[in-house]
Amino acid sequence: MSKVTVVGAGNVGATCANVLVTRNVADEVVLIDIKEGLSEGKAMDIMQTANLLHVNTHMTGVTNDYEKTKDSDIVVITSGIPRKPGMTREELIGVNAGIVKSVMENVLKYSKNPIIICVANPMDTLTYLIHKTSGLPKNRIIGMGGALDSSRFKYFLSLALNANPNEIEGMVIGGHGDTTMIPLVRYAAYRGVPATEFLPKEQLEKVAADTMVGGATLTSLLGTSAWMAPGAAAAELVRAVLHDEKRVIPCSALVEGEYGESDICIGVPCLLGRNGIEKIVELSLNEEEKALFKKSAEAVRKTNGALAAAL
Ligand SMILES: NC(=O)C1=CN([C@@H]2O[C@H](COP(=O)(O)OP(=O)(O)OC[C@H]3O[C@@H](n4cnc5c(N)ncnc54)[C@H](O)[C@@H]3O)[C@@H](O)[C@H]2O)C=CC1
Ligand SMILES: O=C([O-])CC(=O)C(=O)O
Repeated sequence: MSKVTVVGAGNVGATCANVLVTRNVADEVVLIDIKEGLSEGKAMDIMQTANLLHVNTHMTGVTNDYEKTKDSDIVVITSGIPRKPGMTREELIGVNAGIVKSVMENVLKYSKNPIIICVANPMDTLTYLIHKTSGLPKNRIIGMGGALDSSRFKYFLSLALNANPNEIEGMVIGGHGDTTMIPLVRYAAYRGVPATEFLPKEQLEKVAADTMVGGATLTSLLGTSAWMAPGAAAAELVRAVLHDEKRVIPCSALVEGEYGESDICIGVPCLLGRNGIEKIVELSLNEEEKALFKKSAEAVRKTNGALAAAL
């Protein structure tokens, strides 16, 4: 029996839970929030799709009762405020660091060795906070950013190529920030053929730029940050781990020398399986990509430096 807890029943948490349930990813899903009745309502609404969508997963919603999350295999942390138009993700640290820290304390009272997937922003820094405070081994702490950013990259590439996003390969590494993420244009491909064969440099640069501000663009359109693709991306990580898929997906991971960095969590390609991050895959980067990665790491490190004041 597999059990997944999703903390935060807002836009991203409820969407993630909905994908987990309606795609039968786990046997049991628990949705938990501090807002009285919210998780119960969302769980009831989702479970009322069960016979329409042929669902086998069982889902419950609870208000702040962590005992119900007991023995979770995976805990997805979406509790935290989202940004509003004009804000950066980094500005959320003051509120969200405290939320994530207290949520983790509650989670660990009832689940001894869960795999954590951190979604709340600023995600790389909050993933690092979990490393610093939880005592969990590094392979069990995963930050969700690159899965989403890569999906957006493939979407923008599909528009430029007038192609199906499912036939496109593409990966975004680095920090999950408007200026820190690194769409790896050189590695992008359509049906195995490098995208550079199909699109001129300027168009590829625009695809990369649109990807980087993908979250900000949606925030200004929606008035709050996105949730459909973020919820699906978090569920995708759950599936890769729970089903031991051994897929390489970029995630925020604690680096210890990989890509020339240490003591930060940052987006790198990760082999995901039942033990969480089973390996960090080191791609060979050219000088320009290495410089971008270094700059990205410096920015993430700077946000990490604001953690102490935020707690
Ligand atoms: N890493 C990524 O790629 C993405 C990250 N995000 C981040 O995810 C977070 C959630 O975004 P949304 O769902 O849109 O926000 P939301 O406001 O719709 O939902 C957040 C939920 O967290 C709950 N919450 C707050 N404190 C809590 C606590 N101590 N315990 C349990 N629940 C608590 C709130 O009651 C609310 O229901 C934000 O920080 C956002 O920036 C959003 C999209 C993508
Ligand atoms: O843009 C935001 O603040 C939420 C997020 O991380 C994303 O959608 O990429």
